[in-house]
Amino acid sequence: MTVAAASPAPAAESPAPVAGSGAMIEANGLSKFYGPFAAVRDVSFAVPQGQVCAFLGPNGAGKSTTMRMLTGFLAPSAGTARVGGFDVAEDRIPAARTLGYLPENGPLYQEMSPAGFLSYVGKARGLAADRLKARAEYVKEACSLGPVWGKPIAKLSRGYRQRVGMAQALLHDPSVLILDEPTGGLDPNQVAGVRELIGRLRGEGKTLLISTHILREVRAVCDRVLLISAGRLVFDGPADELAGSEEEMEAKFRELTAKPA
Ligand SMILES: Nc1ncnc2c1ncn2[C@@H]1O[C@H](COP(=O)(O)OP(=O)(O)OP(=O)(O)O)[C@@H](O)[C@H]1O
Repeated sequence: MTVAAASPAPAAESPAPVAGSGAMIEANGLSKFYGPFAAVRDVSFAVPQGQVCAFLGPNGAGKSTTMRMLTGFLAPSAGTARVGGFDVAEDRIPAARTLGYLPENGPLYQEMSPAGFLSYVGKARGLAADRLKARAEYVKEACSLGPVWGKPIAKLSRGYRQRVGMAQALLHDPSVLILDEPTGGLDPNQVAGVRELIGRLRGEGKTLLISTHILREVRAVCDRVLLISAGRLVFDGPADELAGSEEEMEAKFRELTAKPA
C-alpha cells in the first residue's frame, strides 16, 4: 500500500551526504527466509548516484521481497540495506527522506482524489505548505494527472492509478527511486509515458532501481541490469552485455533463470 511509503517520517529537510562506498542504493548480503524457504538469498549490489538500474527476474524470483527490504518495509533475515548511505533499519527517517518507493500494488485510499491523496501524503511526510503546493504541481504535470486530479481514485483506470503511485513516490523530491513494476498492466502508450518520465528523472540525476518484465524497456532506459532467479543474483552488468538484440536478451534471460532439471 502506497501510503506506507509516507509513514516513516517527516521530510522537511534534505538528508546529510552519502557516506561509505558512495553508493545510493546498497544491498549487503540480503536474505529473506519464510520457514525453510529462501525467498532471497545473499543478494549484494551497489547502485551509484545517477544510475538507472533494471531489476529483472521471473515471477516469484524475489524482486518485490528484495525491494521491500531495500526500502525498510520488510526486515531481512540476514544482511543490511542502505539508501543514500543510511541504514534503512537504523536510520529510518533520513533514509525515508532520500527514498521514493512505488510498491507493487499501487495507491489505495480509493475514496480520495489524487489531489487529496497527495496532500495527505505530503503532510504525513512533513512537507511545508508552500513546498507541498509546488511539489504537487510538479507531480501533477510530470505524471500527467491533470485530467483526473479531482476524481476519486476508485474511478481511475489502472494506468492513472499507477501514475498516482508514481506521483506519491516523487512528491518529496527524493534522490533515490525504487519502483516495483511501474509498467505492470499498462498499455503501450502508458508504457511510453513511464519511459519518458524515467528519462526525465535520469536527467534530474536521480538514482533508480526499477523492476519490470518488459525487456524492451530495459534496453531503452536502463544503464545496468540485475537479474535475480530463485532468490539469487545471477547477472549484474550492462544491458548490452546481457545480449545484443531483444531476442538474444530473451534467450539469455531464459538461460540464466532456467530451473535445474
Ligand atoms: N509472506 C510470505 N510468506 C511466504 N512466502 C512468501 C511471502 N512473501 C513472498 N513469498 C514468496 O517469496 C518468493 C519471492 O516473492 P516475490 O514477490 O519477491 O517475487 P517477485 O520476483 O517480486 O515476483 P513477481 O514478479 O511475480 O512480482 C515467492 O515464491 C513468494 O511466493
